Amino acid sequence: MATALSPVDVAQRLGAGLLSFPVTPFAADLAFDETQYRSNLDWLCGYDVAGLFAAGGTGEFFSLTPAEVARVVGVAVAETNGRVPVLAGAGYGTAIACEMAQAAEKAGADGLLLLPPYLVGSEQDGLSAHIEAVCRSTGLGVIVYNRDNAVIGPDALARLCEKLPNLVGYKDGIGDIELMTRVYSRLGDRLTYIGGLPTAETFALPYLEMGVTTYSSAVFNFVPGFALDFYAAVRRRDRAAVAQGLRDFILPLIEIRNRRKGYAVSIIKAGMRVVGRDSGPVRHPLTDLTAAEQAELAALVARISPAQALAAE
Ligand SMILES: O=C([O-])C(=O)C[C@H](O)[C@@H](O)C(=O)[O-]
Repeated sequence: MATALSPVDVAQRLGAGLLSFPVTPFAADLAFDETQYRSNLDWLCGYDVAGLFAAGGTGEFFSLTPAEVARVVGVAVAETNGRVPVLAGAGYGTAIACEMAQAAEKAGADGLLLLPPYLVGSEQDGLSAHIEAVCRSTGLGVIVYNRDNAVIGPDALARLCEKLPNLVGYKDGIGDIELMTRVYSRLGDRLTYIGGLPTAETFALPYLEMGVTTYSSAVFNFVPGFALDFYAAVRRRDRAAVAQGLRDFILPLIEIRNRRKGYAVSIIKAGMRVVGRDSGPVRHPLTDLTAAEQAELAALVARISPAQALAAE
């Protein structure tokens, strides 16, 4: 977007709307398909979202090289052209994450999503030092993604927030209600909170009650109208509409997603094929849905009707 928005402005803006996590399209030979990516982003920019996270988890960050991440982010900045703030994935070890942060800043991103360090578990002081180094390497706002091997607790997070003004967000992919409650009680409005469990719609309404005002919607990739209607229902605390969206679409989708490891991402790429936006296969070690599973997904999408799936433009 390359605006003069401060890290805090970006974070506040993110907290006030739904967040898009676009898939990264690949050609049959698994090379990045820039043309399809641009087309997808241009289409999604017609919908009202608060931020677009290029090369996030759904964007197969883990299978991209650092050079590819920089390219994907640069393309996202160019294609969105100020229509929506662009946040970039960064991660792996501290040195690589700092390089990625700097590359994203150079590419014109508006902020960063710091994914967990590669593979190792860590104690709070080590994880804090990692987060601090990344924050200090960039002027961009940083959202820390708590997930798997990287869980920063309220005490360490509070210490980091005191010294790092550009630590602006906390994305939760853990689903520990006590932890989330402790973090929000401790830090309140100091941070923007993002729900980031797989298929985040599932948890959106209860999370709202814990101070988590937004979430990363992977299904927004292929049913953007449904995703925005669902988000609006969550924000107005319309329990009946949320329950219907869960019953009609999200919970049956999760049933397919749960069949094989890695399907949280694969099912989104299958969804792209269903709506005529084929964004290619997933990269290994992920595997694509079978033809039969994709047909099940297509039936689900048909059930919420094209109007409901794609409306709200
Ligand atoms: O980095 C990411 O792609 C995610 O945060 C994961 C998804 O967007 C997740 O929230 C989901 O599946 O809805």
